[in-house]
Amino acid sequence: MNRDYPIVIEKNQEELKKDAKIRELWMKNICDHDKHAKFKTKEIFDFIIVGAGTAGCVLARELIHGIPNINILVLEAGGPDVHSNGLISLPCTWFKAFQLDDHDWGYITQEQKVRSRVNPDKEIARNKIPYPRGKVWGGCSSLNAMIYMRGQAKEYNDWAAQGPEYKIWDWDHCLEAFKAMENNARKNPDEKFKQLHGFNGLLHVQDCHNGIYDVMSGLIDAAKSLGIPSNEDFNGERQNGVGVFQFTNQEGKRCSLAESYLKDALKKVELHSGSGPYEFGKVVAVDIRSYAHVLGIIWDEENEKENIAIGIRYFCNGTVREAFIAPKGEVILCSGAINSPQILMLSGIGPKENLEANNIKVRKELPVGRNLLDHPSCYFVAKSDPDVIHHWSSGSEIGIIHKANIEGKIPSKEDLFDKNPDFQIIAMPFRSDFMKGYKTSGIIMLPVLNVPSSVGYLELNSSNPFDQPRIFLNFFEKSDDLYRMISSLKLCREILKQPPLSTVYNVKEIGINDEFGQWSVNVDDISEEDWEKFVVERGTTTFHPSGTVKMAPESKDGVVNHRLQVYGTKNLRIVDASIFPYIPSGNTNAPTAMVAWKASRLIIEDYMKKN
Ligand SMILES: Cc1cc2nc3c(=O)[nH]c(=O)nc-3n(C[C@H](O)[C@H](O)[C@H](O)COP(=O)(O)OP(=O)(O)OC[C@H]3O[C@@H](n4cnc5c(N)ncnc54)[C@H](O)[C@@H]3O)c2cc1C
Repeated sequence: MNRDYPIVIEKNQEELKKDAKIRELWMKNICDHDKHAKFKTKEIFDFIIVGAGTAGCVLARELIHGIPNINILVLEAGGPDVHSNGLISLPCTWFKAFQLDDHDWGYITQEQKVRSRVNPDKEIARNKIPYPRGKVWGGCSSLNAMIYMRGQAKEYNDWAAQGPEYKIWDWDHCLEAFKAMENNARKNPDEKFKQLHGFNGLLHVQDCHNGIYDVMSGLIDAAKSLGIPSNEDFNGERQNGVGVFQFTNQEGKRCSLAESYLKDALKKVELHSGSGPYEFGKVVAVDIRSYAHVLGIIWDEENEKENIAIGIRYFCNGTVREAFIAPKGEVILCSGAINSPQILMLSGIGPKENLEANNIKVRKELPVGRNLLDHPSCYFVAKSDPDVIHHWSSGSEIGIIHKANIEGKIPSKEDLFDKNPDFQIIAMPFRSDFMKGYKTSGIIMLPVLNVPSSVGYLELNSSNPFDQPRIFLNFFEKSDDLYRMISSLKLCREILKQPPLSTVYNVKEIGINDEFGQWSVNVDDISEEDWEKFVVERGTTTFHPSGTVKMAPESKDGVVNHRLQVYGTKNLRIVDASIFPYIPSGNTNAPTAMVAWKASRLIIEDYMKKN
């Protein structure tokens, strides 16, 4: 059956006018209501967490269970994760989940130009690309591809090498956190696996629930025939090799951080009665407010020079509201790598030039929004014939992790055995009718540059908190990134030509569909110049933005210190993927959750000291 129905239906002028009229009536009602409301309650919480994404969910749960008698306000711009027709909870529909308009911030990156190495006089243009970010309970963990990966020990040791006080971020400390959070369902794990994994945490991790497709087993055999070693655990002692991913799934369903940590946090509710006859009691609980868009930080204006955060201003149900922190409390931004820097800049913390250009008073000049790190990727499809893909499994099934060649050649045997790989190839079966515009079934090969050297940035476009910041990814700006990507794509092409893919599954044409669904580029025999064009034009994101509020000494372009406190401010921390000083060489959900788990210990320690 041909299910070629339109995904987007354009509203006509008449409908838009009707919408505007209804909005007007709603606004009028709210304004009238506000005019008559003489009183407002001053809401006070011990902690205010901005964002119920990966980090916010973990932090809320760990704090409410870690400190007695506190209350926490979580402000989330999106809604609960249940209004998605099952698309969030089913792993096989993740490709649809991140295209749910209601649950996505809808960011678009800026255009860019990359200089050719073959022809240095020439620049290749990169178009704007969509940059999805979760706007829902669980944040991106509710929309992601669920691959469970932590990166390599070396990267965390680099975080720790920034100074003696950064030791708390070395691999041994981070591993302790990863294990504490993890509940791994691997059947019959060996001793090594047991040493490196956790089995009692809240974050469920499992092997592919329904096994993998035969054609994907064929892919593993083809990779091995080229000398790529096998790997049973990408979070084991070595990361390189070919194998099947583990996923943040519980019995075949998505295990987001909302599902695991936030929902556990919401279970804790205690009522402490007040001491005086007319005093209210204190509710000890996590109060999560959905559709609450944070506008900025409220500062203590009486001590202007000290930059003391005392609360948050947010927009909810048509009105601007305020919430404040108790004397020992803190404001914690967990709004992700795009929005945490945006909120900081809107509140006067950021690069002077960009803030002044947008008429924002500079409270503290810091390189907020710089150091935008991500894992660039690029993909092609191998047509398989006969059609061996009948339904969808978990999506991204197979990983091939290797070191790429800096000159763009197919990696050598030594590269494939190198213990410091820099590429992750994600391979998945693909069925034509799953995505609009695709008319090919087969295998998608998506090489991901795990250790990029190009760095991007973001800046405010205006002082309007509902406006998108301008995002410059700078992918492939450094030519070694471009050529390592070409090297990995060539390796993919080589693997696809091996038996049993070439024989049993008849994999032949390798290329891509154009925007109209027609088979366009065939990458079988293309020049270096065409490879450059292919990668720059088709290159995309793996959805791992991070680093924009860098944890580093202030003299080394840091925005937060080793305890994640913003330099030159009080009562303010950032806890999410934006604090990564260097991006881990793997998917970023587990590392972000780990950062939040460790941050909770630091916050608890500081809170107790204030006694
Ligand atoms: C499509 C996709 C696929 C991915 N695949 C994988 C994968 O397979 N494996 C993996 O490990 N990682 C994957 N990732 C990346 C991973 O999920 C993220 O790195 C991680 O979830 C980031 O967590 P965070 O807490 O930093 O931010 P987020 O999870 O984005 O949380 C930020 C939260 O803050 C809220 N917020 C932001 N601004 C405001 C505001 N002004 N007011 C109120 N609330 C606000 C947001 O709505 C959001 O809920 C993927 C991501 C995407 C988008």
